[in-house]
Amino acid sequence: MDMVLEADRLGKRYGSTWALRDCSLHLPAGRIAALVGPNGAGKSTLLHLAVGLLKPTEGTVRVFGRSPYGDTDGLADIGFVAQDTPLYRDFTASELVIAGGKLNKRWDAGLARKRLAQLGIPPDKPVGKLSGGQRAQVALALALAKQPRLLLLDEPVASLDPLARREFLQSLMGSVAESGTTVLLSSHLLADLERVCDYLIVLNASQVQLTGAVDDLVAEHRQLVGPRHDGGVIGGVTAVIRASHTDRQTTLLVRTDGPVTDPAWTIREVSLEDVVLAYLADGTTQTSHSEWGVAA
Ligand SMILES: Nc1ncnc2c1ncn2[C@@H]1O[C@H](COP(=O)(O)OP(=O)(O)OP(=O)(O)O)[C@@H](O)[C@H]1O
Repeated sequence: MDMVLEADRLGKRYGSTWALRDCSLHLPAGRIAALVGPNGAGKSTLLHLAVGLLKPTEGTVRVFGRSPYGDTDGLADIGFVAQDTPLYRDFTASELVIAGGKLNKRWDAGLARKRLAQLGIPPDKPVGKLSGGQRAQVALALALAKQPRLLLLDEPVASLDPLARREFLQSLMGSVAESGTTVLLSSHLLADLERVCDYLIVLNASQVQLTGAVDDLVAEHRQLVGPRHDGGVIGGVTAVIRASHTDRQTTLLVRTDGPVTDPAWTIREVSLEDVVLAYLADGTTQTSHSEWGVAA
C-alpha cells in the first residue's frame, strides 16, 4: 500500500509546551482522512509540519517519502488551506487565479474558473467582500487548481452554515474522486466527517489516540450494556475505552477482536461519532485495560 504521509515519533515543542508529541501514523494514498481532536490537541501543528511550515523538534514526518521542511520542490505536490482561509482580501477571485498560475508550475486555471462559475461566485469582487462560505470555496478552488497529490485542509467548513458545509464537502468529494487526490481534513464536525471520510486520525492532548480506516474502526468497536460490572475479563474484548455506571447497570464502549458471546451483555453497533467521543473522553471516565483485566 502506498503511503502519502508517514510520521514517526514526530514532536513539536513551543518553549516548554509540546504541541504534538510522539506522533506515529501513516496515511495511505487515495484516502479522505479526518483529523479530529479537541481545541489545542495539535491538529494544526501536524498539518503545518506536513506542509513544511514547521520544523519537527523530534522524530520525522515524510510526505511522498520526502521531508517537507525546507523542501520547496516537494511543495508542488501539496495543497494547503489554512484555518480561516487566508486570502489576499483586496484581490478578486479572477486575480487570484491568475496569480496562482504565476506561482505554481502545475496550474489548471480553467478548472478553478469553471468551479467558481458553477458555484456562482462573482469573479470580479474583492474576496474580502465575499461571504465566509464563498471565500472557503475560492480557497478550495485555488488549492485544487494546483492539482496537488495531497490536499491538507485545516477546519475548512468551520465558518459555514449547514447547507454551505454540505455543498462544500460534496464539491470536495466530487473533485478528489476524479483526481485521486489524498485529503487530510481537520474538523470538529463529526457528523460531516462521517459522511465524507474513509480514514480517521484522532489526536488528544498532543498524542495520537486512534488511527485507521473508518470501516475497520467502526466494525471493531461495540457498546456493551449489562448488569453492574466493575472489572474483569470479557471474552472478545481487547480494550475498554470508556465505562459508565449506574447502581445497577454498566455501559462500556469496547474494542473487540472477535464476537462477544457473554449473554450478560447486550451488544450494540456504534457510529464513528460514538468511537471518537469515547477516545476523547477525559481520564476520569476512561478505564485502563489492566483495571478491566482485558482478555488477550
Ligand atoms: N505558535 C505557537 N506558540 C506557542 N504555542 C503554540 C503555538 N501554536 C500552537 N501552540 C500550542 O500548541 C498546542 C496545539 O495547538 P494546535 O493549534 O496545533 O491545536 P489544534 O488541535 O489545531 O487546536 P484548534 O482545534 O483549537 O485549532 C496548543 O496547546 C497551543 O496553545
